[in-house]
Amino acid sequence: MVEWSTVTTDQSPDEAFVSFGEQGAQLTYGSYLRLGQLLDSQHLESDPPAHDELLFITIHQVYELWFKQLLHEVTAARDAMTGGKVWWAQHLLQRVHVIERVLVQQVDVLETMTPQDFLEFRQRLAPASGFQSVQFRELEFLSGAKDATYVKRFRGLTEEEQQRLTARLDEPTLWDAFLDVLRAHGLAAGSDEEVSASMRTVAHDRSQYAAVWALGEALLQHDELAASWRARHVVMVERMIGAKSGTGGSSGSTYLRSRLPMQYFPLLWNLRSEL
Ligand code: HEM
Ligand SMILES: N[C@@H](CC(=O)c1ccccc1NC=O)C(=O)O
Repeated sequence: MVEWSTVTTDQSPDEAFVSFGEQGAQLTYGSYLRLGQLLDSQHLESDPPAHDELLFITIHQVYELWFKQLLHEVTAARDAMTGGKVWWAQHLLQRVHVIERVLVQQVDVLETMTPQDFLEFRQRLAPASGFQSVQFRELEFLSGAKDATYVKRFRGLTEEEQQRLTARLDEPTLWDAFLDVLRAHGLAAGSDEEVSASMRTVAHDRSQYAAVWALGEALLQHDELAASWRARHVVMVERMIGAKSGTGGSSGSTYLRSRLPMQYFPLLWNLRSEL
Protein backbone atom coordinates (compact mmCIF):
# COMPACT_ATOMS: atom_id res chain seq x y z
CA MET A 1 0.00 0.00 0.00
CA VAL A 2 1.33 3.45 -0.90
CA GLU A 3 1.50 5.75 2.12
CA TRP A 4 1.49 9.56 1.98
CA SER A 5 5.08 9.56 3.19
CA THR A 6 6.24 7.57 0.15
CA VAL A 7 4.99 10.22 -2.34
CA THR A 8 8.06 11.90 -3.83
CA THR A 9 7.76 15.67 -3.48
CA ASP A 10 10.07 18.34 -2.13
CA GLN A 11 7.17 19.73 -0.10
CA SER A 12 4.95 18.02 2.39
CA PRO A 13 1.35 17.67 1.10
CA ASP A 14 0.31 20.28 3.65
CA GLU A 15 2.75 22.92 2.39
CA ALA A 16 1.81 22.22 -1.23
CA PHE A 17 -1.84 22.82 -0.38
CA VAL A 18 -1.24 26.02 1.60
CA SER A 19 0.79 27.67 -1.17
CA PHE A 20 -1.88 26.88 -3.81
CA GLY A 21 -3.63 29.96 -5.20
CA GLU A 22 -2.31 32.42 -2.68
CA GLN A 23 -0.35 34.76 -4.91
CA GLY A 24 -1.03 38.48 -4.66
CA ALA A 25 -4.36 39.48 -3.10
CA GLN A 26 -5.50 37.17 -0.37
CA LEU A 27 -8.68 36.03 -2.05
CA THR A 28 -10.46 33.23 -0.23
CA TYR A 29 -13.65 31.28 -0.88
CA GLY A 30 -15.46 33.27 1.80
CA SER A 31 -14.20 36.71 0.78
CA TYR A 32 -14.88 36.13 -2.93
CA LEU A 33 -18.47 35.07 -2.25
CA ARG A 34 -19.00 37.67 0.51
CA LEU A 35 -20.20 34.93 2.81
CA GLY A 36 -19.89 37.19 5.83
CA GLN A 37 -22.69 39.39 4.47
CA LEU A 38 -24.65 36.59 2.83
CA LEU A 39 -24.81 34.31 5.86
CA ASP A 40 -25.56 37.18 8.21
CA SER A 41 -28.67 38.20 6.27
CA GLN A 42 -31.23 35.84 7.81
CA HIS A 43 -32.99 37.72 10.60
CA LEU A 44 -36.10 36.19 12.09
CA GLU A 45 -39.12 38.35 13.04
CA SER A 46 -40.55 35.72 15.39
CA ASP A 47 -39.68 35.81 19.10
CA PRO A 48 -39.30 33.21 20.43
CA PRO A 49 -37.88 32.01 17.09
CA ALA A 50 -40.27 29.86 15.04
CA HIS A 51 -38.35 26.85 13.72
CA ASP A 52 -39.55 27.20 10.09
CA GLU A 53 -38.90 30.92 9.67
CA LEU A 54 -35.26 30.32 8.66
CA LEU A 55 -36.47 28.12 5.79
CA PHE A 56 -39.00 30.78 4.78
CA ILE A 57 -36.35 33.52 4.64
CA THR A 58 -33.76 31.32 2.92
CA ILE A 59 -36.12 30.25 0.17
CA HIS A 60 -37.13 33.82 -0.61
CA GLN A 61 -33.52 34.96 -0.69
CA VAL A 62 -32.64 32.13 -3.06
CA TYR A 63 -35.57 33.20 -5.31
CA GLU A 64 -34.32 36.77 -5.36
CA LEU A 65 -30.79 35.65 -6.30
CA TRP A 66 -32.20 33.66 -9.20
CA PHE A 67 -34.44 36.59 -10.19
CA LYS A 68 -31.28 38.71 -10.38
CA GLN A 69 -29.63 36.12 -12.61
CA LEU A 70 -32.75 35.87 -14.78
CA LEU A 71 -32.83 39.65 -15.25
CA HIS A 72 -29.18 39.48 -16.33
CA GLU A 73 -29.89 36.73 -18.87
CA VAL A 74 -33.21 38.05 -20.18
CA THR A 75 -31.81 41.56 -20.68
CA ALA A 76 -28.86 40.12 -22.59
CA ALA A 77 -31.16 37.89 -24.67
CA ARG A 78 -33.29 40.90 -25.58
CA ASP A 79 -30.23 42.92 -26.60
CA ALA A 80 -28.85 40.01 -28.61
CA MET A 81 -32.11 39.75 -30.58
CA THR A 82 -32.09 43.46 -31.37
CA GLY A 83 -28.40 43.27 -32.28
CA GLY A 84 -28.93 40.43 -34.76
CA LYS A 85 -27.24 37.74 -32.63
CA VAL A 86 -30.15 35.32 -32.60
CA TRP A 87 -27.92 32.32 -31.78
CA TRP A 88 -26.72 33.99 -28.58
CA ALA A 89 -30.26 34.95 -27.55
CA GLN A 90 -31.27 31.33 -28.11
CA HIS A 91 -28.40 30.07 -25.94
CA LEU A 92 -29.30 32.45 -23.09
CA LEU A 93 -33.01 31.59 -23.25
CA GLN A 94 -32.18 27.90 -22.84
CA ARG A 95 -30.40 28.83 -19.59
CA VAL A 96 -33.40 30.95 -18.55
CA HIS A 97 -35.64 27.89 -18.95
CA VAL A 98 -33.43 25.69 -16.77
CA ILE A 99 -33.37 28.31 -14.00
CA GLU A 100 -37.15 28.72 -14.25
CA ARG A 101 -37.63 24.97 -13.82
CA VAL A 102 -35.56 25.19 -10.64
CA LEU A 103 -37.81 28.02 -9.43
CA VAL A 104 -40.91 25.91 -9.98
CA GLN A 105 -39.41 22.85 -8.28
CA GLN A 106 -38.24 24.88 -5.31
CA VAL A 107 -41.87 25.19 -4.20
CA ASP A 108 -41.49 21.56 -3.02
CA VAL A 109 -39.02 22.66 -0.37
CA LEU A 110 -41.35 25.28 1.12
CA GLU A 111 -44.24 22.81 1.04
CA THR A 112 -42.44 20.74 3.66
CA MET A 113 -43.70 23.47 6.03
CA THR A 114 -47.14 22.81 7.51
CA PRO A 115 -49.82 25.53 7.77
CA GLN A 116 -49.61 25.29 11.57
CA ASP A 117 -45.87 25.94 11.54
CA PHE A 118 -46.33 28.85 9.08
CA LEU A 119 -48.97 30.37 11.39
CA GLU A 120 -46.37 30.53 14.17
CA PHE A 121 -44.79 33.53 12.44
CA ARG A 122 -47.22 34.60 9.65
CA GLN A 123 -48.85 37.44 11.62
CA ARG A 124 -45.41 39.03 12.06
CA LEU A 125 -44.99 39.40 8.29
CA ALA A 126 -47.86 41.82 7.47
CA PRO A 127 -47.95 44.10 5.56
CA ALA A 128 -44.95 42.57 3.74
CA SER A 129 -45.67 40.18 0.88
CA GLY A 130 -44.15 38.68 -2.26
CA PHE A 131 -46.36 41.19 -4.03
CA GLN A 132 -43.61 43.71 -3.23
CA SER A 133 -40.85 41.79 -5.04
CA VAL A 134 -39.42 44.42 -7.37
CA GLN A 135 -37.30 41.95 -9.32
CA PHE A 136 -40.32 39.69 -9.94
CA ARG A 137 -42.22 42.66 -11.38
CA GLU A 138 -39.17 43.74 -13.40
CA LEU A 139 -39.12 40.29 -14.99
CA GLU A 140 -42.81 40.59 -15.90
CA PHE A 141 -42.31 44.05 -17.40
CA LEU A 142 -39.16 43.01 -19.29
CA SER A 143 -40.92 39.96 -20.69
CA GLY A 144 -43.79 42.03 -22.10
CA ALA A 145 -46.43 42.29 -19.35
CA LYS A 146 -46.03 45.98 -18.56
CA ASP A 147 -48.61 47.30 -16.10
CA ALA A 148 -47.90 50.79 -14.75
CA THR A 149 -50.60 50.46 -12.08
CA TYR A 150 -48.28 48.09 -10.18
CA VAL A 151 -45.75 50.88 -9.67
CA LYS A 152 -48.44 52.98 -7.96
CA ARG A 153 -49.83 50.05 -5.94
CA PHE A 154 -46.44 49.35 -4.41
CA ARG A 155 -46.12 50.73 -0.91
CA GLY A 156 -42.77 51.33 0.75
CA LEU A 157 -40.56 51.21 -2.32
CA THR A 158 -37.18 52.92 -2.02
CA GLU A 159 -36.38 55.68 -4.50
CA GLU A 160 -33.93 53.34 -6.25
CA GLU A 161 -36.53 50.54 -6.58
CA GLN A 162 -39.10 53.01 -7.93
CA GLN A 163 -36.60 54.13 -10.57
CA ARG A 164 -35.74 50.57 -11.56
CA LEU A 165 -39.39 49.74 -12.18
CA THR A 166 -40.07 52.96 -14.09
CA ALA A 167 -37.00 52.31 -16.25
CA ARG A 168 -38.35 48.82 -17.09
CA LEU A 169 -41.64 50.40 -18.18
CA ASP A 170 -39.71 52.64 -20.59
CA GLU A 171 -37.33 50.08 -22.09
CA PRO A 172 -37.96 47.54 -24.85
CA THR A 173 -39.37 44.12 -23.93
CA LEU A 174 -38.46 40.66 -25.15
CA TRP A 175 -41.45 40.93 -27.45
CA ASP A 176 -40.21 44.24 -28.96
CA ALA A 177 -36.87 42.53 -29.61
CA PHE A 178 -38.59 39.56 -31.27
CA LEU A 179 -40.34 41.98 -33.64
CA ASP A 180 -36.88 43.34 -34.53
CA VAL A 181 -35.84 39.79 -35.42
CA LEU A 182 -38.89 39.34 -37.66
CA ARG A 183 -38.08 42.59 -39.50
CA ALA A 184 -34.42 41.61 -39.84
CA HIS A 185 -35.65 38.48 -41.66
CA GLY A 186 -37.74 40.54 -44.06
CA LEU A 187 -41.03 39.83 -42.30
CA ALA A 188 -43.64 42.52 -41.58
CA ALA A 189 -44.15 43.30 -37.91
CA GLY A 190 -46.19 46.51 -37.73
CA SER A 191 -49.70 45.59 -36.58
CA ASP A 192 -50.76 42.45 -34.68
CA GLU A 193 -52.32 41.18 -37.94
CA GLU A 194 -48.98 41.57 -39.73
CA VAL A 195 -47.11 39.81 -36.94
CA SER A 196 -49.59 36.93 -36.98
CA ALA A 197 -49.31 36.60 -40.76
CA SER A 198 -45.51 36.67 -40.51
CA MET A 199 -45.55 33.96 -37.85
CA ARG A 200 -47.77 31.78 -40.04
CA THR A 201 -45.20 32.20 -42.82
CA VAL A 202 -42.42 31.20 -40.41
CA ALA A 203 -44.40 28.20 -39.18
CA HIS A 204 -45.15 26.96 -42.68
CA ASP A 205 -41.62 27.41 -43.99
CA ARG A 206 -39.42 26.22 -41.17
CA SER A 207 -36.50 25.30 -43.43
CA GLN A 208 -36.29 28.96 -44.49
CA TYR A 209 -36.94 30.44 -41.04
CA ALA A 210 -35.50 27.81 -38.69
CA ALA A 211 -33.79 30.30 -36.34
CA VAL A 212 -36.87 32.53 -36.08
CA TRP A 213 -39.14 29.55 -35.40
CA ALA A 214 -36.79 28.22 -32.70
CA LEU A 215 -36.60 31.64 -31.07
CA GLY A 216 -40.40 31.95 -31.00
CA GLU A 217 -40.58 28.53 -29.35
CA ALA A 218 -37.98 29.57 -26.77
CA LEU A 219 -40.06 32.65 -25.92
CA LEU A 220 -43.18 30.53 -25.62
CA GLN A 221 -41.31 28.17 -23.28
CA HIS A 222 -40.36 31.13 -21.08
CA ASP A 223 -44.03 32.19 -21.01
CA GLU A 224 -45.18 28.64 -20.17
CA LEU A 225 -42.65 28.28 -17.34
CA ALA A 226 -43.73 31.61 -15.82
CA ALA A 227 -47.32 30.33 -15.94
CA SER A 228 -46.19 27.10 -14.23
CA TRP A 229 -44.64 29.10 -11.41
CA ARG A 230 -47.85 31.11 -10.88
CA ALA A 231 -49.90 27.90 -10.87
CA ARG A 232 -47.64 26.17 -8.32
CA HIS A 233 -47.48 29.27 -6.16
CA VAL A 234 -51.26 29.66 -5.90
CA VAL A 235 -51.80 26.00 -5.04
CA MET A 236 -49.11 26.25 -2.37
CA VAL A 237 -50.84 29.39 -1.05
CA GLU A 238 -54.18 27.55 -0.81
CA ARG A 239 -52.46 24.72 1.01
CA MET A 240 -50.90 27.17 3.50
CA ILE A 241 -53.64 29.76 4.10
CA GLY A 242 -56.77 28.49 2.32
CA ALA A 243 -59.12 31.38 1.47
CA LYS A 244 -57.63 33.88 3.94
CA SER A 245 -56.68 37.31 2.62
CA GLY A 246 -53.00 38.01 2.05
CA THR A 247 -50.54 39.83 4.27
CA GLY A 248 -50.05 42.24 1.36
CA GLY A 249 -53.71 43.29 1.60
CA SER A 250 -55.08 41.37 -1.41
CA SER A 251 -57.88 38.78 -1.41
CA GLY A 252 -55.16 36.10 -1.39
CA SER A 253 -55.75 33.11 -3.65
CA THR A 254 -58.65 34.88 -5.46
CA TYR A 255 -56.23 37.63 -6.55
CA LEU A 256 -53.55 35.08 -7.47
CA ARG A 257 -56.02 33.01 -9.52
CA SER A 258 -57.00 36.15 -11.45
CA ARG A 259 -53.34 36.37 -12.56
CA LEU A 260 -53.16 32.83 -13.96
CA PRO A 261 -54.39 33.56 -17.51
CA MET A 262 -51.69 36.19 -18.09
CA GLN A 263 -49.63 35.65 -21.25
CA TYR A 264 -46.43 37.46 -22.19
CA PHE A 265 -46.76 36.65 -25.88
CA PRO A 266 -50.47 36.20 -26.76
CA LEU A 267 -49.81 36.23 -30.50
CA LEU A 268 -47.48 33.23 -30.19
CA TRP A 269 -50.28 31.36 -28.39
CA ASN A 270 -52.94 32.47 -30.94
CA LEU A 271 -50.76 31.11 -33.73
CA ARG A 272 -51.56 27.56 -32.51
CA SER A 273 -55.23 28.11 -33.35
CA GLU A 274 -54.35 29.33 -36.83
CA LEU A 275 -52.12 26.48 -37.98
C1 HEM B 1 -46.01 30.07 2.60
C2 HEM B 1 -45.70 30.42 1.38
C3 HEM B 1 -46.37 31.55 0.65
C4 HEM B 1 -47.61 32.07 0.84
C5 HEM B 1 -48.69 31.65 1.82
C6 HEM B 1 -47.75 33.15 -0.12
C7 HEM B 1 -48.88 33.92 -0.22
C8 HEM B 1 -49.04 34.95 -1.13
C9 HEM B 1 -50.22 35.77 -1.25
C10 HEM B 1 -51.49 35.62 -0.41
C11 HEM B 1 -50.00 36.67 -2.23
C12 HEM B 1 -50.96 37.77 -2.72
C13 HEM B 1 -50.50 39.12 -2.20
C14 HEM B 1 -50.87 39.34 -0.75
O1 HEM B 1 -50.06 38.99 0.13
O2 HEM B 1 -51.94 39.89 -0.48
C15 HEM B 1 -48.68 36.41 -2.76
C16 HEM B 1 -48.09 37.09 -3.78
C17 HEM B 1 -46.84 36.84 -4.26
N1 HEM B 1 -45.92 35.94 -3.76
FE1 HEM B 1 -46.25 34.60 -2.32
N2 HEM B 1 -46.61 33.24 -0.85
C18 HEM B 1 -45.74 32.29 -0.42
C19 HEM B 1 -44.46 32.05 -0.89
C20 HEM B 1 -43.84 32.77 -1.89
C21 HEM B 1 -42.52 32.54 -2.38
C22 HEM B 1 -41.55 31.46 -1.90
C23 HEM B 1 -42.28 33.47 -3.33
C24 HEM B 1 -41.01 33.60 -4.09
C25 HEM B 1 -40.44 34.74 -4.34
C26 HEM B 1 -43.46 34.27 -3.46
C27 HEM B 1 -43.62 35.32 -4.33
C28 HEM B 1 -44.79 36.02 -4.51
C29 HEM B 1 -44.97 37.00 -5.55
C30 HEM B 1 -43.96 37.40 -6.61
C31 HEM B 1 -46.26 37.50 -5.41
C32 HEM B 1 -46.95 38.52 -6.33
C33 HEM B 1 -47.71 37.73 -7.40
C34 HEM B 1 -48.48 38.61 -8.36
O3 HEM B 1 -48.71 39.80 -8.11
O4 HEM B 1 -48.88 38.06 -9.40
N3 HEM B 1 -44.39 33.81 -2.57
N4 HEM B 1 -48.13 35.36 -2.07
N1 LIG C 1 -48.38 36.89 1.55
C1 LIG C 1 -48.21 35.74 2.43
C2 LIG C 1 -46.98 35.92 3.29
C3 LIG C 1 -45.82 35.62 2.45
O1 LIG C 1 -45.80 34.58 1.85
C4 LIG C 1 -44.69 36.56 2.35
C5 LIG C 1 -44.49 37.50 3.35
C6 LIG C 1 -43.38 38.33 3.31
C7 LIG C 1 -42.49 38.24 2.27
C8 LIG C 1 -42.69 37.31 1.26
C9 LIG C 1 -43.80 36.47 1.29
N2 LIG C 1 -43.95 35.57 0.28
C10 LIG C 1 -44.92 35.56 -0.65
O2 LIG C 1 -45.89 36.25 -0.69
C11 LIG C 1 -49.46 35.49 3.27
O3 LIG C 1 -50.45 36.18 3.09
O4 LIG C 1 -49.42 34.57 4.08
